[in-house]
Amino acid sequence: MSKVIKGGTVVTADRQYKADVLIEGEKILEIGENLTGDEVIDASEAYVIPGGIDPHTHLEMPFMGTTAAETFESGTFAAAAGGTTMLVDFCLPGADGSLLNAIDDWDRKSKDQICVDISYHMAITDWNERIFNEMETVVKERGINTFKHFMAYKGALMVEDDEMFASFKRCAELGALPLVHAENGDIVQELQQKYLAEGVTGPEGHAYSRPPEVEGEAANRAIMIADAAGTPLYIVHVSCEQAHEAIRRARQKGMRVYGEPLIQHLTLDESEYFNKDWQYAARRVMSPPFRNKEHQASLWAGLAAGSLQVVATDHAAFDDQQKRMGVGDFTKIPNGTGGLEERMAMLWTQGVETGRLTPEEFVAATSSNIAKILNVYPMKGALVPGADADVVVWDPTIKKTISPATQKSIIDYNVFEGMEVTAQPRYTLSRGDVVWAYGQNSQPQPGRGKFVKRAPYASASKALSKWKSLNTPRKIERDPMNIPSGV
Ligand SMILES: NC(=O)NCCC(=O)O
Ligand SMILES: [Zn+2]
Ligand SMILES: [Zn+2]
Repeated sequence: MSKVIKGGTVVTADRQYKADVLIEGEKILEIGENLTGDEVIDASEAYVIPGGIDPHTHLEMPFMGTTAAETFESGTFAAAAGGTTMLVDFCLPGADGSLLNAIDDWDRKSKDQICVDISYHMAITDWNERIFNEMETVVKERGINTFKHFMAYKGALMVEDDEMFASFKRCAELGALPLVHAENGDIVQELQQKYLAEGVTGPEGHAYSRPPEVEGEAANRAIMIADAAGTPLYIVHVSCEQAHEAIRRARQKGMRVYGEPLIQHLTLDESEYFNKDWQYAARRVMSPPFRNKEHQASLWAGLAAGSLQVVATDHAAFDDQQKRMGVGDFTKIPNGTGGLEERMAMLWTQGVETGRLTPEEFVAATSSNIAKILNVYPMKGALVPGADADVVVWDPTIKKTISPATQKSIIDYNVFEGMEVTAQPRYTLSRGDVVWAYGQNSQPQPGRGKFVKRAPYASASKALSKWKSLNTPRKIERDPMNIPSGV
């Protein structure tokens, strides 16, 4: 049974052109003019783009004394409703510290629930021989080629510089890519105590205690450690000019450093934390916090210039009740906001509709670039024969006001509530199945999503280690006759 997406304009990261897309089973069979198939999907007046990939989610994550309320089912259905067909969730080791047990745990939670495809990043939250050994199995057998390091959340997830250096070196050996949450956790903790002592207990204290300098310092430090360890680096949720500047500088020096701004940081600013309504402000507490307009301008410029590559969400959705754990002490408000369902529409509306991004740059930032970084391109993130038929018919004529009443996320609010978006997925296809049709009462299809294994990186790691070994500092051989005798 074939499907043909007819009459649309295909947009890839490189170009746009009029063509039909023929799908056979789970794969794209052909792209061209006047194609026919058993079933026709109408794409007239619309764009046809690769399904979005959100590389940063925390579904059902145990964190800060609670568990993120968004489930694998509701989260992956919300993703499909927003045009995202693959997400990458962060797998956190539990009390026993085992990476392999953590993967089993995440599989148990996700397997029968997911409506679209997923993959995992593995978090390194400690350092010991067992972790060193398990990392090899994680990469070679479990198909996870990315390891996340938190430089913040002291006393919980944070790792020290020497642990990060050891883990980065291990990543280099295994052909894996290290990721960092870049914030100086020691200074954050000091600043949190300072503001609490001064009586600043509300959500604004969260923003005051995590200034851009704290992020910029950590980004620079992580880049230095990655360089010393001989590995590329991916910095998650880049929120400010200081961190962006560190990435730009590193890339100018020839380093492979990637930066991921979030749709929240691009479109919401720090004034949200000054709202008189505690609950309103607490809903927006996430790390790093939202910044001012100058930082937002820097992030938008980075996406256009190519110094930042990916737009994600860091979807970590806690409900109102959970946020109230921090009444009287902002350090206890569970950190995280949602955005899985809104990422593509918000980026289109505030990026493409304003001329800050081209449609091609939109595709690059929402799927193609991250597919390459994750080493799943062109199976994902591309519209070419042989690729997975993760395809979105993107309709730039559907206007919608974002509201919790109509969202698929199970959270009781939405940080983008009241904002208008000017495009929506008319259809979302995941490996050839229609998983979302706008206005047609689509229902979640839990269990149809698959786990996507990702092979270790061959070329970037090989090129970097070759370059490093050619340029490594070496002992200078000297004629013993030219060495004076010691005293
Ligand atoms: N970002 C955030 O506030 N919560 C999720 C955990 C993380 O990514 O730091
Ligand atoms: Zn983080
Ligand atoms: Zn995160």
